[in-house]
Amino acid sequence: METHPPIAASLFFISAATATTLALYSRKHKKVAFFRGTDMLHPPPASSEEGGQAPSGAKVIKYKSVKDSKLSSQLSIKDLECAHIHQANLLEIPNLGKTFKGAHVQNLSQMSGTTSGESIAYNKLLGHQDGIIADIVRREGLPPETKVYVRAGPRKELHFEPEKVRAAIVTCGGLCPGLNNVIRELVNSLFHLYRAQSGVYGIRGGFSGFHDAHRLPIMLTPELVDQIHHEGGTILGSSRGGFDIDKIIHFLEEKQICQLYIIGGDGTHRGANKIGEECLKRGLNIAVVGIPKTIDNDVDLIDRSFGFQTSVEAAQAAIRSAKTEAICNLPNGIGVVKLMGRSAGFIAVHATLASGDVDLCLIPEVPIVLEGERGCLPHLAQRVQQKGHAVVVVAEGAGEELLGQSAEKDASGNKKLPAIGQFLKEKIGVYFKSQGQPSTVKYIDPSYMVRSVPANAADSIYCSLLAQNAVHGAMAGFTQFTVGLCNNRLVYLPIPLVVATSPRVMDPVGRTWERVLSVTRQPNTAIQLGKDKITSAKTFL
Ligand SMILES: Nc1ncnc2c1ncn2[C@@H]1O[C@H](COP(=O)(O)OP(=O)(O)O)[C@@H](O)[C@H]1O
Ligand SMILES: O=P(O)(O)OC[C@H]1O[C@](O)(COP(=O)(O)O)[C@@H](O)[C@@H]1O
Repeated sequence: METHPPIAASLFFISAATATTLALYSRKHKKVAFFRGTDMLHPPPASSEEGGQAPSGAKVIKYKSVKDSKLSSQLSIKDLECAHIHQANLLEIPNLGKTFKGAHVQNLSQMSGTTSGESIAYNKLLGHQDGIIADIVRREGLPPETKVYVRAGPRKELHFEPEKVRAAIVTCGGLCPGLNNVIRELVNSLFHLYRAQSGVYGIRGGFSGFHDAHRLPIMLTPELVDQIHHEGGTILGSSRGGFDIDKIIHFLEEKQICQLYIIGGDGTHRGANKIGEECLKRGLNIAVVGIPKTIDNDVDLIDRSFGFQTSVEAAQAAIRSAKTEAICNLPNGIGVVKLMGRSAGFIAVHATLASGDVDLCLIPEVPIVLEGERGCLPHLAQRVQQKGHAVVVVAEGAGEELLGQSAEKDASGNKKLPAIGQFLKEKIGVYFKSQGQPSTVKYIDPSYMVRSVPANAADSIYCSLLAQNAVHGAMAGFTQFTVGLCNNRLVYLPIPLVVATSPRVMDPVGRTWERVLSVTRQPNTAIQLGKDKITSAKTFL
């Protein structure tokens, strides 16, 4: 594998104080777009007066440098020493070009720039020196080095000859809003951005679709996928279990697939990793690409997984209903909502923070204490006394310390979870009775309703970006990578790195949980955790 020298710190380093000040300045005065968001223009370095080299015929946009602004004299700027980065280590993505003879074709966008359909140059092609700094938080005492992720996007040269590309797409694990958006954009990118013409196989029903004679693949075309993003679920179907490496490789070889797109969560990525390794071991020139999917948001390293925000939004309806039931069912109405989240409480926490109506939030990362000084039941009684009603949100994986671990597993090996929602409902009723108080507890389990809906606008855009960049990466010959937002930029991450620390969990002694406590005013039971558990939970962040 080719190694690059550590990327010069100067390329990436900007004093945090300066960056913040300049960003505030630019937002206020709308003159200089300092940050380069996914939808923002990218100015040249501050020393330059004008935009960089524009493709011929393109309009040259002039940027005004902040340094030249009269206002700069009014800004207080200081060098933040602890933000100096002396070494930036790029996490490289394996490239098939190192092992196999590539096509070395120039990468032109096949989006028609004209009615005659001629190809056009990309506005920006990415190279060896394009990275995104991983560790953007700087404070005293941190090492002066950082990981750098490979920035996602089109490369100058293609490893595969586009018209010969034969691809396959598979969706695995539980449903997630946006699956159809990703499938649609993968197909459109292959057909329209690259004019891949040798067929895109849609594998049906997850990994087992590679070898199930009763579920043959379908051929995906832009026409077929045109409207699918308006529906939840996946047109390909999904499943748990069914991973058989030999049969998968046999399919890939038999159908001469050279790009495999695998959409799924941490379990799926473990499978993708094995497929990628096996392809290399067997000398197969196949790009294996992951696209992280899970409403649980527990795939590590990325800012968020697609579908997560839609699910949090869908959960709001359940919380609102719980509140209405609690308010209207007198006396002492309590609404309990159980949300998904097998090992991480991200959905429950974000739904709680978004709602503002929740009085108690329970997640797997923080132990449930029923009674006593830090008990959730006395807390609920107090809230009911104050407001006349209360709302509880509980993540499905919470309370293992009370209910015990189930030995039962699903086909993928995920443990089945005990019925925490019903358990809580009963305990609340019994507790109020023991206090000589009546109560009406209404239990809502929106369950699959939060994950079977179509993606919202934000997730739809995210899905498109993920899919397009997955295709750009595969076409350039990258393999065994997954694509995601890191620090709000799209990057390619080595799959082994992602699966090493996934599923991630919430930090029980972090600021997000602190925000939950401030909203619900519930007692903090995170302090019940032993020091070891807190430390290990922190390492996931
Ligand atoms: N360690 C693993 N190796 C190979 N395949 C795996 C592994 N873990 C899970 N899988 C497969 O990945 C698919 C999805 O996994 P699952 O855990 O159900 O969902 P998710 O990918 O969303 O976490 C299943 O078909 C399962 O068999
Ligand atoms: O009942 P199912 O389909 O197995 O799914 C339940 C699980 O799926 C999820 O929604 C997502 O899990 P995955 O990301 O592993 O697919 C979990 O929150 C939940 O525990």
